[in-house]
Amino acid sequence: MPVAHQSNKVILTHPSGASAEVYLYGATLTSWKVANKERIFVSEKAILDGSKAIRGGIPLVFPVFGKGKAPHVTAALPQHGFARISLWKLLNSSDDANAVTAEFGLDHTLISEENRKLWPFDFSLVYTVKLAAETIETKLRVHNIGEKSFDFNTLLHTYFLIPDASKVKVIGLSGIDYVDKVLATTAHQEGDIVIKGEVDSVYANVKSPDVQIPYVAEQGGVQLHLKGLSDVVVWNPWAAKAAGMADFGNEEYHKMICVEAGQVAEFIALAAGGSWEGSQILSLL
Ligand SMILES: O=P(O)(O)OC[C@H]1O[C@H](O)[C@H](O)[C@@H](O)[C@@H]1O
Repeated sequence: MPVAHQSNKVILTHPSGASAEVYLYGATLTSWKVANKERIFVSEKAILDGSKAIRGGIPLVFPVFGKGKAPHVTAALPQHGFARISLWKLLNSSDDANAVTAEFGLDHTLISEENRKLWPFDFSLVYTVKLAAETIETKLRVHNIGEKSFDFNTLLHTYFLIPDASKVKVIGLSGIDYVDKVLATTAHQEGDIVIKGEVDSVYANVKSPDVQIPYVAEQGGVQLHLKGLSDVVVWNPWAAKAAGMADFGNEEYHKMICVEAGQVAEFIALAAGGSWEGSQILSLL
């Protein structure tokens, strides 16, 4: 079965041996295996029962990045919005000679009463996960099916499983101004990013659609290709922040880096009847 629907998750299997797993809770992709190796980090302490956003994988940030700010309508929403804490539906699945695809849906009728009150817009999200032999594409489509315009941020908050955070590089963001959320300043990126401690940086309007994460000390790495997305967030909580998170193992920060593609620097305004889409394609270096 290229796409197997279990009670709480969907497993995609490609004839090449590649596979992926997506929880209906948050439509959170929690595994992408290619060349017999897991590429996605999920904390050993992640809560997978649908009571909290999954710590790892690709949580979907929508319709606000972080905490919204008053007087914006998103101000009272939970951190990173409600998409990652809502139960999505499997809409359909298919496969052809190249890829195995599953489509997930969330709309205003499926979110909690509380979030519906906080964000009173009629919307429909379609999230497509397309697994090929050596790549995986995750695409979000946002439809405004109501009569009022709405603003949104979104982010494919990808946690990569890596050999050692202090040895990888993040390449492709040189020459871009960024917001350093750790130091609460803005700065200019010169050269490749190396991780030496806590990092939480928002790069707006990236110049190249490709961001590479080579493992440096060993062969290999991963690459993101952005389509219709212009911002990238780089995050590693490092030791102290990790210790403060109940759903993150104390030593796990060494093995992960979040490189997150989306639209977060500015809200996107989607007019009534309008649609928007953005995606990322992950591949190996
Ligand atoms: O703990 P969470 O709500 O999942 O957020 C995890 C992280 O997400 C993004 O990367 C933000 O830039 C960080 O500031 C935040 O800490």
